[in-house]
Amino acid sequence: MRLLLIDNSNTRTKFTLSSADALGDWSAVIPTCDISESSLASTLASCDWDASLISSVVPAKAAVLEQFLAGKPCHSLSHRSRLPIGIDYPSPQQIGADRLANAAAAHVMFGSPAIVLDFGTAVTFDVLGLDDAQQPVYQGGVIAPGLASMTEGLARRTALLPHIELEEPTQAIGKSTEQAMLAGAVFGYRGLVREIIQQIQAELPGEANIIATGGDATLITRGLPEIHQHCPQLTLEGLRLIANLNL
Ligand SMILES: Nc1ncnc2c1ncn2[C@@H]1O[C@H](COP(=O)(O)OP(=O)(O)O)[C@@H](O)[C@H]1O
Ligand SMILES: CC(C)(COP(=O)(O)O)[C@@H](O)C(=O)NCCC(=O)O
Ligand SMILES: [K+]
Repeated sequence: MRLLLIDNSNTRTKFTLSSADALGDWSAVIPTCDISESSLASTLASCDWDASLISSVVPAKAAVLEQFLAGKPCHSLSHRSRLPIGIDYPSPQQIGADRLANAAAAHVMFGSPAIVLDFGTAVTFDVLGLDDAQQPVYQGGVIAPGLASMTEGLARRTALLPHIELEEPTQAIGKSTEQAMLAGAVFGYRGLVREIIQQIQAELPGEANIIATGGDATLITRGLPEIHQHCPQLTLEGLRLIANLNL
């Protein structure tokens, strides 16, 4: 079966064609704010698929995607989908679909217990534990501002602080406004991540696999040896695994 997998998150919407066994070579990205019937038609003009799976955390864009894909079987990922993991969470309908996809992929690809970090518009930390029968269970996690959300928010709320390009700082003691902001963003962010991992580990029995994904993962994980795996395609791999259970 030819699958079209879509990760509709707040900054970027990622598309890939996939078989049941492996992600394909074709992929595309549309800035989520630009998702429309016409941008979908032009991006997908050369694609053919038998069924699609959407993971969306942007309801207005999910509606555009579902309408565009309605001509063929299309599954929208939610807590009601069949998953390779259990869920131990009071209101599972609250959990972002991308978080479920990440957790599913982390368990199948790396094993539980696991902590999944997705460095996107927000940074999410999603925790997979094991139940009494040693089965994987989604436990919940942490949501914090994404790196760009933090720095853009700072630029927007101040008169004299500019938008900065995110890259590795050359030093902690900045010798300019930009250097000072970059050190604050990148070193500060690694500290945020390190502290949250430690707090989660204190509550999570056993040694957890710590896996990172998301647009800012390369920059942030460079200074975090605590993170065991960097898997840029984690969310899409999770969508492939979940498509096999629901389409
Ligand atoms: N090619 C790129 N286009 C846009 N953002 C990028 C790109 N490469 C890295 N980034 C960084 O990744 C962030 C978006 O990460 P992503 O995981 O796509 O977010 P989301 O999943 O929330 O849409 C941006 O805020 C930016 O800091
Ligand atoms: C936390 C998120 C914004 C992360 O999405 P992203 O940064 O990838 O766009 C998204 O998973 C979401 O909207 N979740 C719903 C609320 C929740 O998970 O509790
Ligand atoms: K994401």
